[in-house]
Amino acid sequence: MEEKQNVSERGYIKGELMHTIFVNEVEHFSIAKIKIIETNEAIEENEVVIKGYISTLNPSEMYLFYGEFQEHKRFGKQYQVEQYQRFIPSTREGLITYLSSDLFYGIGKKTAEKIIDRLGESAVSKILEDSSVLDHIPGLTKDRAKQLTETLKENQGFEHIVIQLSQYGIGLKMAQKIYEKYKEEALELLQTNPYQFVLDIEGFGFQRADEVAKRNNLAMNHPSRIQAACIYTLQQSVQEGHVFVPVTKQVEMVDYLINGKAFSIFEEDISREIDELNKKKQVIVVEENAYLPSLFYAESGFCTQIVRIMEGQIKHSVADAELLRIVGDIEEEESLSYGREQYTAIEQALRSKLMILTGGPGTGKTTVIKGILRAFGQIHELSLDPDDYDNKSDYPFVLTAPTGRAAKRMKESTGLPAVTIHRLLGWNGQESFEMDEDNQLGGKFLIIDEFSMVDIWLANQLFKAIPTDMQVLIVGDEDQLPSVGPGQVLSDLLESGKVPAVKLEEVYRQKEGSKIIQLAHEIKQNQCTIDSLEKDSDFNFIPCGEHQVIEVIIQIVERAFQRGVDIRDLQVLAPMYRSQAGILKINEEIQKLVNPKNKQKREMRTKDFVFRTGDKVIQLVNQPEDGVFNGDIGEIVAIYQEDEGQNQSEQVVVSFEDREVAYERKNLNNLMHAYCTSIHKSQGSEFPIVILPVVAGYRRMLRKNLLYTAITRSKKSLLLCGNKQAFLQGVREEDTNKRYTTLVEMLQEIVTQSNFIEEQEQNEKEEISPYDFL
Ligand SMILES: Nc1ncnc2c1ncn2[C@@H]1O[C@H](COP(=O)(O)OP(=O)(O)OP(=O)(O)O)[C@@H](O)[C@H]1O
Repeated sequence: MEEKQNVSERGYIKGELMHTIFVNEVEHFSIAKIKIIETNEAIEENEVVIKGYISTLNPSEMYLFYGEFQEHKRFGKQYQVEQYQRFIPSTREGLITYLSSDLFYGIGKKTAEKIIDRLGESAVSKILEDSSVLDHIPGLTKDRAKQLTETLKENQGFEHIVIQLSQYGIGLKMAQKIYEKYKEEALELLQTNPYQFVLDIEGFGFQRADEVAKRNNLAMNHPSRIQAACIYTLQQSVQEGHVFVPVTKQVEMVDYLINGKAFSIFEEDISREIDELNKKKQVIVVEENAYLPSLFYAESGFCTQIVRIMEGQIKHSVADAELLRIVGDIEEEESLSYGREQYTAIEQALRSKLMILTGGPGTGKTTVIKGILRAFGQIHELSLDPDDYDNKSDYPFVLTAPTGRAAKRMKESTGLPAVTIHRLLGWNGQESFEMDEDNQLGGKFLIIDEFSMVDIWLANQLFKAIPTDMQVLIVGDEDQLPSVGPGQVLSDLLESGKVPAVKLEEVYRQKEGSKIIQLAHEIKQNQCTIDSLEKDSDFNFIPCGEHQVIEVIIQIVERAFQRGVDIRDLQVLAPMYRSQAGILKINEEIQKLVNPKNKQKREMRTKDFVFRTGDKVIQLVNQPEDGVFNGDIGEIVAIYQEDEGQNQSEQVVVSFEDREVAYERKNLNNLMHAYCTSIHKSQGSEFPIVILPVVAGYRRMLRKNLLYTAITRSKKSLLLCGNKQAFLQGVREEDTNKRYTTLVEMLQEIVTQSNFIEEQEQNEKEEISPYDFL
């Protein structure tokens, strides 16, 4: 270990991170400013800008960078890093940092100091030789000592691999992932086929594999390289939301990715490798479209499930007159009169095995859902009250939504139980679900809200688990952003025209004087003008320059705060994380205002954030074992610092809607501050007050569906700030990046129109409906 750390004759800079200037996390490319501690390069300054394929650098650690200076036309002198590694210490200080790092659970700085005081600088080898040397170290319990020894032993193999991988510029985090997957075989694979990492290890980019392959003199036209490029380009397309890629386009993408000056790989070579992958079923090619297998099976499977459910019979169909009476009674009890399209929605939902209800905000989707539930209950003589059922599993109404907050809203608006789709399906946190075709859901009527957020994988999983005799209502707003995952299931179902659908267009809430809703509908109908941005009781657009926008946000938050607004009711939304007015910067500033540093408050620092008790935070990934999901917002209610001697590890405790979750330090990257969140993460949630900065710097993100989603998150008050022209330009910008999916064609090929749709079309032609008799 020591040898490898010695600084050789090669040009090097030993230094610490001052700040990161740019980072591409996928490709591990970074530009950063470094404080120089030691160097043999000709440089007089104490700091330098470095760039290269570098993983995230940790500010508390020292690194050795090998490379050479380059003169950049605009940015001047920069150090192009060819290779780098963490400087694993042999000094007392360095060893203390190492032993108290995240690698060793529960060892804090004080304990590490005591260990080194007792055992000296060869502490590690002494412990490995005989762990009893740790006995009687003050503050180190037996359990901790045992854990430390075990981790050191485990890390023997790991450390060796980390050092080898660092020769290729592979950072600790990535090395950890690689080690977990391949253990001792990692190095051999690295030398013989680094492209396997591209396929197996999330975030290991193709260029990085190329760098490794070049250094090991591997052939650039090797089939495993071309095949990895084929799968890699498909994976990249999936991240952009595509379900497949046309083979011709895939060949182009692969060609672009793999061809260099010194060698040429022909299109025929790429096509041949796609065929090979197809034979091995690692890629599925159907009609010149290339799919990753899981997506091909999800899309075709979902289509089959739709047909199965639509072909099921409705047990108890209701006569027109009976329906009119039932709906009339509900109207009387609710003191409202359903609009024509609302009535059609209720009627069709009750008569269809599967129906889609779509419409913008305030068009009465919730009102209609409530009407459908009550009417269904009456027709089938089923109580809506869960307490009337001895067994929970006998309850016939199943309400679900893709996010926790959307499910909660559903529960509040209907007064009935509602759960997330993941919980409904009994997701175990890996890839498997308890409910599937062999173990289907119980219940008679299923309502799925916020369906625009459901990707093709989840749609397939959910529909597999729906019994054929269950009636299903899909609810969603097609103008919102599509799902984060692949597919555009809601808009494809609508476009296919094969599933009965009712679109609500008349706005009811607007009648109560909501400018927010009016603006939403103007955006939807492409009628938004500068006049649409005039101030109103629930709306304002504060014009300001990009450099002032954070200041304006802070002023608004400060004023709201002074007026006693709860920070949980106020949400800043922005489209980008890293920019002058990006989410990270906004969060930092709001935290300073509403939850500043204070001796009374405990803190925990991570590489990116300072978490403090009282902070509003957002969960960034699904963590089903703890019942928290991507997008859930909570508050830090306690921070436990390491309390040596009492077996208390460092923990941050977050209180979410209905539970508290404790995060150990290693899981803290599942959280970030939530004073400002991304518009994408806000899907499915609503907030009383929304502040939305819109500046020219966000330009490449500003699209109609993004801005529409953002403004429809606000319920009572919407405050925009920034550049009105950038907003108007953005709402005119349709999202032209249409996703490649085959659902529409598949549905059109295999779904035969149900009698009901034909009947409905007939009715529409004659322009009569039962409602006309009311
Ligand atoms: N037919 C009606 N007559 C009178 N008021 C109605 C009618 N339909 C809906 N409303 C009222 O309009 C408002 C919006 O309705 P609702 O909440 O059902 O719409 P929504 O589409 O679910 O809206 P959002 O998506 O914004 O939650 C509510 O106050 C509701 O009571």
